[in-house]
Parts: sequence; structure tokens; C-alpha cells
Amino acid sequence: MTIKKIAVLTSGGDAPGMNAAIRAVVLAAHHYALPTIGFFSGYNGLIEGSSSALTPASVNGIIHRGGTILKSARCPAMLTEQGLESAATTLKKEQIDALIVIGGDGSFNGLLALNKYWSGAVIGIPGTIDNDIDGTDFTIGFSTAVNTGIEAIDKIRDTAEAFERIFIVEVMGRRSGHITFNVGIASAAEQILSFENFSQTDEQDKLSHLAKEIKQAQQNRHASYIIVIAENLWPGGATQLAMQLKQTANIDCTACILGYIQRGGSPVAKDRILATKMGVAAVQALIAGKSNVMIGERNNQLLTVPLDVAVQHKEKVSESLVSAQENILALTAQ
Ligand SMILES: Nc1ncnc2c1ncn2[C@@H]1O[C@H](COP(=O)(O)OP(=O)(O)O)[C@@H](O)[C@H]1O
Ligand SMILES: O=P(O)(O)OC[C@H]1O[C@](O)(COP(=O)(O)O)[C@@H](O)[C@@H]1O
Repeated sequence: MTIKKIAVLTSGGDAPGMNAAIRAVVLAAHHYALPTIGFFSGYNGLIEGSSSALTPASVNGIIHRGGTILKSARCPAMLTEQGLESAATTLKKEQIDALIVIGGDGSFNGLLALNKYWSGAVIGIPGTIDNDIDGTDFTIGFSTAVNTGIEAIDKIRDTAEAFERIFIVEVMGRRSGHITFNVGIASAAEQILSFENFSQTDEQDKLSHLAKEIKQAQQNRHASYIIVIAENLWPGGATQLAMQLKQTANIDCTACILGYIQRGGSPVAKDRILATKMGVAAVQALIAGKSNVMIGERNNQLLTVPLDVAVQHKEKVSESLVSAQENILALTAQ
């Protein structure tokens, strides 16, 4: 099928670098003389027919901006037959031949579902701070989120040192520990608690182990102590863990939830460049007749990955990272 007109949208949790990806898609499409339109607010824009033509002028001056000029959303209507039919109707009405979606695994599942209602070509670009997509070493936004987490914890470390305090810092990642392990290791956290090294059945053991470790560190006059914990891991989160340490071992901890700060801000160089390469590759993949694939990058080489493979969640946080933390770097191991 010859591609004559393409559409692009951003969906799911926004990620720094999404604007850089939009820009690259629009500039590459312009280069190949393909008119492009952007749909607003994720799949809502498709269902409601909310869109705007995108030209090189529309993407001028956005490469350094966090968030997404096309806005993003979680769109429950896409989980219904009616929603999918409306989305397909809009694409047909606008005479779109190909749709590029910048988002996470949920957004890719949306593309796979849409396929049954619309025969155009679909391409995914991995944009999520969580890095939880198979077939690519990195997703757009992950590097910036990790840097933001490190910068925040470096600051927390200063006050923790001054007051000899224990902090429990909760970071994002939905159900995967890429952010937790990378931020924890790079900020020299004394402990990292994530899905890869903790299960909820270990709760009581972990609590007494942590209490023992913290008391040992206090005896050894470690001035500060930082535990980095993944969101959705400990029942009740960092605040509850701090309360339990107080109740069971009389240890005072301060809980600090980094939250959405990790999703915003200007993308670091790595995300701008990854996003730009992937945006160009997405348009080229369409021209080459590809569909139902995600653009990924492995060992610095761009590649295409079937969308149904990208969403499998088989790839985990590197074992060497987990093992280095557990056996060498954690205060426990020293
Ligand atoms: N199985 C599915 N079928 C159709 N659409 C889906 C499906 N899963 C997710 N989506 C769409 O993709 C959107 C984004 O997914 P979500 O999981 O929230 O974020 P992300 O893409 O960042 O993982 C959802 O709000 C929904 O509109
Ligand atoms: O913005 P919401 O809907 O509260 O979602 C929060 C979730 O979004 C994220 O920031 C990004 O996740 P996705 O990219 O999968 O949407 C997660 O780290 C976090 O768990």
C-alpha cells in the first residue's frame, strides 16, 4: 500500500522526548512529501476527531520541551468496540494511510486492537519513563527520568547527611524496577527495594532485616541512610514502611515520594537523540511497507520489533545490576 498521508499521536504517561519524536516524524514526513496530522490527547483525539495539520513550523522550538504538544491521555473508550469503531471511522474520514503512536505497552495494545477495525499501517515508538518495553534497550524518557531521580536524591542526601536522617524515597515505574535500580545505584542508595529483589510474602522478614541493617549503620556512624523503593511494591508504600519501622523497631524514617516530578522536565541529550532517530525510522519503516511493528534500538542499532512482541514484558532489569546491588553495593554486603 502506498502511504500518502500519515497521522501521529502520543498516548499513556507522557515522557520527556515525546516532542522530539513528534518533531522527527513531522520533519521526516515532510522530507518524503507526506502530509501529517496530529491527533490530540491520545486515542481520545481519534475517537472525538480532534486533530490538527502538522508542518515543520508546528514543530519548531519543541525539541527541548518536556510533556507533549499533542497532549496525552489514558482513554478507556479504546477498550470498547464502539470506541475502536469510532477511532477507525475518524482515520478513514481523514484518509489516513498510516498511524504512528508514541507511547507505552498499553498504547501498543491499542494499536493491535485498532488493527481489527482499520486496515491502515501502524507503527509504535516506545515513549515511557518506565523502560518496560521488550525489544529495545531504552525507551524515550527513561534516561531523563533516571537523571531527575538522581538529582533529587543527591539533594535529599545533603539534608540526610546534615541531620543524620534515614530517608525512604519512592520512585515511579508502575510494575518494573528499571527506574528504581538505576536511580538507586547511581545515587549510592544503601538499600534498593524493587520487584526484582522483593516479594510481598517477604514483608516481615524484610522489615526486621532492614531494621537490623539500619541499626548497624547507625552504630557504625553512617550519617545518612537512603532506601530507594519502587512504587506499588510495599503495601501502603514508603509512608507505610516508615510507620512500620517506627512501630516495630523505633526507627525514625522520613518518607519522600518523588512522584510526577520524574515525568516532567527538559529531555536529556540521550532522549532527544533516541527520539529523533526513532521518529525518522518510523516514517522510513512506513515507506518501506512495514506495519504492526515498533521501532527499537539494540546496541546502538535501530530495528523493528513486532508490536505483539514489544508488549510481552519478558525482559527484566539486568541481572548483573540487581546482583551487583545485592551482593556488593548494598550496605548489607559491606
Ligand atoms: N487492550 C487494549 N485495547 C485497546 N486499547 C488499549 C488497550 N490497552 C491500552 N489501550 C489504550 O492505550 C492507552 C494507554 O495505555 P496505558 O497502559 O495507560 O499507557 P502506556 O501506553 O504508557 O502503557 C489506554 O488508555 C487505552 O486508550
Ligand atoms: O499518570 P498516572 O495515570 O497516574 O500513571 C502513573 C504511572 O505512569 C507512569 O509514570 C508511566 O507509565 P506509562 O508510561 O506506562 O503510562 C508510571 O511510572 C506510573 O506508575
